[in-house]
Amino acid sequence: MIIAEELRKQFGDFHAVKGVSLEVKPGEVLALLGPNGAGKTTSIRMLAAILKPTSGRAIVGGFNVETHAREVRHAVGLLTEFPGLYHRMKSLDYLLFFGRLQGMNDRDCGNRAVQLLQQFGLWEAREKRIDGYSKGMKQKLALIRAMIHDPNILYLDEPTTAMDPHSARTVRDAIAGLRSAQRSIILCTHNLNEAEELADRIAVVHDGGIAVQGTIAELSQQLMGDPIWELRLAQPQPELAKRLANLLTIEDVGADWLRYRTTEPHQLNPVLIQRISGWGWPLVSINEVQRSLEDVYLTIVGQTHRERVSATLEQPNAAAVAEVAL
Ligand SMILES: Nc1ncnc2c1ncn2[C@@H]1O[C@H](COP(=O)(O)OP(=O)(O)OP(=O)(O)O)[C@@H](O)[C@H]1O
Repeated sequence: MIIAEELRKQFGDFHAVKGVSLEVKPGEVLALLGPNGAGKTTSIRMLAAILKPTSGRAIVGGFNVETHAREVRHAVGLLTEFPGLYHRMKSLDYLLFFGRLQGMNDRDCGNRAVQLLQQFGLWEAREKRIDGYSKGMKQKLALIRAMIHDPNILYLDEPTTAMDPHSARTVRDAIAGLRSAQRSIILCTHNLNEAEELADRIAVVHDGGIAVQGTIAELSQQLMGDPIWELRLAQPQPELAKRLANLLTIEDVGADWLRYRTTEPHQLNPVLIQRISGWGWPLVSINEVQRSLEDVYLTIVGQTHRERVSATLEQPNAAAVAEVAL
């Protein structure tokens, strides 16, 4: 379990993280999304007890990140964007080294290393030195390192960026498996399809804070209004909108289609179908218009960007005022 309350981090005068609060339960994947420099990695580093928060509190695996940093580091598996790999080593020696640091005995660690190297397709490369690995192979080895001690909590920063589609699938399946095994997982990614596939909840980090947090359905409803449905007829019907105006909140209409909003499709759609059939209009389909995580994300980031721009315009700085005065 991961709990963060109002975590903040300042580097000198710069506020990198400005009050992050979140909770991730066992068996849950939280995806942290957000533009470059938003504060995702800094938040993760505080939650992994490798960076001290300036203020706020975090409890990870039952331990406070400030007072029990060692226990937190043991409870956590961390995959960072730039993992420190010991390039002269071979993978098994490397994993044994990290297993020992986590207090594992060599036999258990060796067995687990073999199993993970096989699972991620690195077994054949076990005799190669790490500096002979490709980027994707190095990323897989770094992920295995994060998983070697079978931690209850995993922080995965961009876990599939360098990977070919087959390897990325193996990693996503592994993350889904960890979720089923009741691990708590924070996934930082710019790959929205990946977040959509794996995450139970999404938190969008923007300008050091969490702009919004929730399931994709909740965020979609909150930011983009009630779900939109679309009906399609077999032929154009000029009276389509007029005849249905008293039944539906119409969003948009064409010659043979119409879009409307409803939160109660179970009640509304049967009535709609009955009416249309009663008029003898052949109906092709009624479907909910799918809103992707990309739509939701761009709405959030676009909104916060517009808010920042308008705040700047409302409070022009001295130089801008001087320029206008000239
Ligand atoms: N050690 C540091 N000293 C000073 N500034 C830092 C330090 N670490 C991070 N920052 C700054 O904090 C901000 C947040 O960085 P962070 O790495 O958390 O962003 P991010 O959301 O993970 O970005 P990305 O998506 O590019 O990985 C950035 O402006 C970065 O330059």
